Amino acid sequence: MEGLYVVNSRANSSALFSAHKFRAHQLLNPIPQKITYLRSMAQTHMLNHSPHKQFSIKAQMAEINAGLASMSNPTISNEDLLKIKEWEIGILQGELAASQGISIRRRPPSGPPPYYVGPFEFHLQNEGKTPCNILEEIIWYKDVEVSEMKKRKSLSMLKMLLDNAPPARDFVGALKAANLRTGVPGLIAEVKKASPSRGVMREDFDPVLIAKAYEKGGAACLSVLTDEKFFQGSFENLEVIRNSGVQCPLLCKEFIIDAWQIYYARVKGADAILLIAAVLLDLDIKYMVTICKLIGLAALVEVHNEREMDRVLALEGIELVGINNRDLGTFKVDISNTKTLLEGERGERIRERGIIVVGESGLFTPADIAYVQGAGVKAVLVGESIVKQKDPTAGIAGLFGKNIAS
Ligand SMILES: O=C(O)c1ccccc1NCC(=O)[C@H](O)[C@H](O)COP(=O)(O)O
Repeated sequence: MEGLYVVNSRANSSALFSAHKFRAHQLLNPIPQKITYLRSMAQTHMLNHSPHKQFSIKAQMAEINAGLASMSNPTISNEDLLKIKEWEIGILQGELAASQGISIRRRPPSGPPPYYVGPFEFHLQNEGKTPCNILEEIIWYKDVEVSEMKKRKSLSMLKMLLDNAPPARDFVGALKAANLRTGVPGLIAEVKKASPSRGVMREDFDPVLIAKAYEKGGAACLSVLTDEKFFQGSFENLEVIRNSGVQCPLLCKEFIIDAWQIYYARVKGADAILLIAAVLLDLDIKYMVTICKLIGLAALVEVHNEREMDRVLALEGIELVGINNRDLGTFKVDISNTKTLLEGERGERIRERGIIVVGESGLFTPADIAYVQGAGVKAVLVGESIVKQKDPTAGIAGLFGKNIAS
């Protein structure tokens, strides 16, 4: 990478600083195919852009072509060639993300972006290295964490381990059955020790005891936080709950940015995974949902606003959509978000397609549950209000205002 850096050459220096990796396709497709695919995506996108934006895309395509031409240069090492390709893909990924309203950026791999004044290039101290909010901080950290995990266990190793994983259970079916049985939304009860917004919620945290208490209280499914740094969760918690005899299907509550994590979750016993639309491109979601179907996982696709909901509804094969009432950037919780996103035509399309909607975050009382049920949810995802209770089983009855255990 360093060897490619040429001061004042716009193409090469932006190659150095814009090399966000395009992860969703890294695992399964050879790189040249990805470039071809993304080129065609960029060209399609141009049809929908303003003349100014089209000019910017054209300029970037020219940079890509220049980069490709330089690949025949025998003085460039294979490692550098790979980085050029990552840069090319990164440029297009950034364009696509912006065009889809995704504000969460992927971690800049080697420092802040350059600024240009005429032919001169400037670098601002720290600029571009500071995440803009907690979600971006989590994603940048996850990026490094997943790269390290992949070094220890390759995708092909994970694929071999799939055969020995405990069988996947029907997450969506369990939610539907609970909703029919109880007349209230099926409960996904969250095994959550801590969170960035609330700090530690339970000092005496025993994941298996909590999981069993939830199951006894009538939870249809469980959500297990696996992120260590920000939520004090772990994949060990997921595994130990799976092996404890708890029958509820398990959602691996992780920040997924790479298909590798989906295989890892399945190997550790997950029955469902979370895909966050604020982080993932449409293409990533589509691709990851396809992988989930291939290996028997349910995908809970999470949205927070109308734009994300519309993006997700434009995709085929979506069975489960979560509406998060918490803005993951600001932590602001507002349960009316669920109602807003289910109003009018969106609600109709969801009903027509038989999509199960999960109301997520900030649900504390029977009135809250009745409110989101009235808005159209068939399931709820609840953490804080039940995990904080001395007896989480009783906490569930308190949340619903009745006993929902069978
Ligand atoms: O909970 C947070 O502080 C948080 C911060 C950044 C990203 C995600 C975060 N939470 C994930 C969730 O949305 C909740 O764990 C889940 O919906 C349950 O919410 P609650 O019932 O309010 O604990």
